[in-house]
Amino acid sequence: MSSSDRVIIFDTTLRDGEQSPGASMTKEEKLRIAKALERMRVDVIEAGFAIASPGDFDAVKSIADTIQDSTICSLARALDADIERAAEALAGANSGRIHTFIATSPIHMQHKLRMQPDQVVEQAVRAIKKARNLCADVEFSCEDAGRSEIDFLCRIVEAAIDAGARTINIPDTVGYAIPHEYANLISELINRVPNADKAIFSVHCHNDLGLAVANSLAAVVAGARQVECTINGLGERAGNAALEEIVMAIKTRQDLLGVHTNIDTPHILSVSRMVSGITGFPVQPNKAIVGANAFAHESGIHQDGVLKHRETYEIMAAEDVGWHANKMVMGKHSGRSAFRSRLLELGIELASETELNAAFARFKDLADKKHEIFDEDLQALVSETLSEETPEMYKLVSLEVASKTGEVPHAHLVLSIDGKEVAADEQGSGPVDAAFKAIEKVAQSGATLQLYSVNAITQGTDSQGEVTVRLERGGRIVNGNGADTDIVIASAKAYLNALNLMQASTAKAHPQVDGV
Ligand SMILES: CC(=O)SCCNC(=O)CCNC(=O)[C@H](O)C(C)(C)COP(=O)(O)OP(=O)(O)OC[C@H]1O[C@@H](n2cnc3c(N)ncnc32)[C@H](O)[C@@H]1OP(=O)(O)O
Ligand SMILES: CC(C)C(=O)C(=O)O
Ligand SMILES: [Mg+2]
Repeated sequence: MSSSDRVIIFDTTLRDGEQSPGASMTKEEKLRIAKALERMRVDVIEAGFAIASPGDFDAVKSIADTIQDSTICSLARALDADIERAAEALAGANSGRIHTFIATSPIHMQHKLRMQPDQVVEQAVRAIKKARNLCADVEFSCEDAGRSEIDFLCRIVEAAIDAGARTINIPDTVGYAIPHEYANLISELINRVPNADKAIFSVHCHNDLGLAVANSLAAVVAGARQVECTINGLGERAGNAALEEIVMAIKTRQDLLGVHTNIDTPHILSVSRMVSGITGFPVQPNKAIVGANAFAHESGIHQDGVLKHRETYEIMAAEDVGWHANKMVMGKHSGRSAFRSRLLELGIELASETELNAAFARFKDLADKKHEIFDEDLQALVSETLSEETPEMYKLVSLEVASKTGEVPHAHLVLSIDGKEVAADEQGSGPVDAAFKAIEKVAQSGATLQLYSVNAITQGTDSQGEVTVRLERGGRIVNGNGADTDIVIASAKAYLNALNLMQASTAKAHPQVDGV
């Protein structure tokens, strides 16, 4: 591909991104992000607005002094003081750019700048010439271009190029444009401005209508060759076009768009996480490319399809943007294919289809109670299935516990012992103690409790509790396990599992430790 097919990626996370209320970053944090952007091969990093504050000046300066491979840019109003401050901050840059701007829409010129259009053109030209005297690389933006009149835009863009701007940015500052309208604006400018071939046309879209990425891509089709964007779509109000979405759309739909970028895409996820961590702006799970669910599949039909041929439900490879692999989320919509495949990955091979079906049925029961089933849940669940081979003399029919501040906990339990149902009530120092006493009241095993341990198998309050109960009788020790989202039930299951193991081993006159 020729260089005219390359789209320059201009990242403004550190300038427009930082304009998100609450996203201010320290100099050190900005420098960390700039280094990550450089590693990802971002072409231009807008490091800040040097005149905004001494801190912003220092940040732009330290990034300009450090980064070697990306062009470092500072924003400046069309004012001498802003341009001088930007040039000062960029003095140490290997490749620096001054980005100067002035608003061109009637509403901004009249109400904000309080200037006539002729004055705006004159001020823009003056600023660009001043910037060109201090820096070879000058970008000019027509702020609020999306709401500007086309004839006036053509006039100011031509004057800006004549004055020495080599990048002309046409921002949709307030996110008002619709893709085909914005594409027409870009192609009309490229066709009508006589010296358009001396500049690269750039776009900078805001997401007020959720169209920032769509508008940017439409502009690329119309001939724009620089896209201004931010990591995670951070930015003023609803944000800017998300870098990761622009880059991956260009890469994935190269067949249609016919352009490419220089971005080393496997860095995308780590940079996204870094920006989210530093700003404290979380990434929503369903966010394209970098959201936790972007490459996750929970539905059985999708999981089955992906396991057979990844492209059935994936248009990009997870690894291409930095994920280790796609993720099969085990949950209530999952099917046997994904269940079997995940067990095999965990090194668990069930002996028969019957065992698999039994484990799968338990899995579906658990999935109805719990949003996501983790690997540890599966391991516990399968070990329950396997230990089902132990003949079960004692079975839990029901358990009810009452626990209230200032009252003694109470358990009402119904057990099936060799098929016969027996009920018992007991009190205890806690609900688990009451449940164990109720079990012993009917089982009368004579065993003593040697160990009781509870583990939350996974994180979250909806996690399964896995309980181990160790019982000893006549020198024989058994470990019973039970898992449930209710830890009192898990405890009773573990106690009964231990009793059943004890019973089975007594029957075989087995002298050793049984159980897991
Ligand atoms: C679309 C964008 O994202 S533009 C960038 C927005 N980012 C920021 O504003 C963040 C950094 N800004 C700041 O720190 C401050 O606003 C500063 C330091 C730049 C200026 O602060 P102040 O001098 O106190 O001015 P204040 O912010 O109140 O008003 C802006 C002034 O700049 C003028 N102005 C706005 N844009 C431009 C421009 N491109 N060129 C020249 N003047 C401009 C306004 O008309 C206004 O002038 P006035 O005070 O004579 O009415
Ligand atoms: C300064 C310019 C490029 C801007 O951020 C905008 O118009 O949104
Ligand atoms: Mg902006």
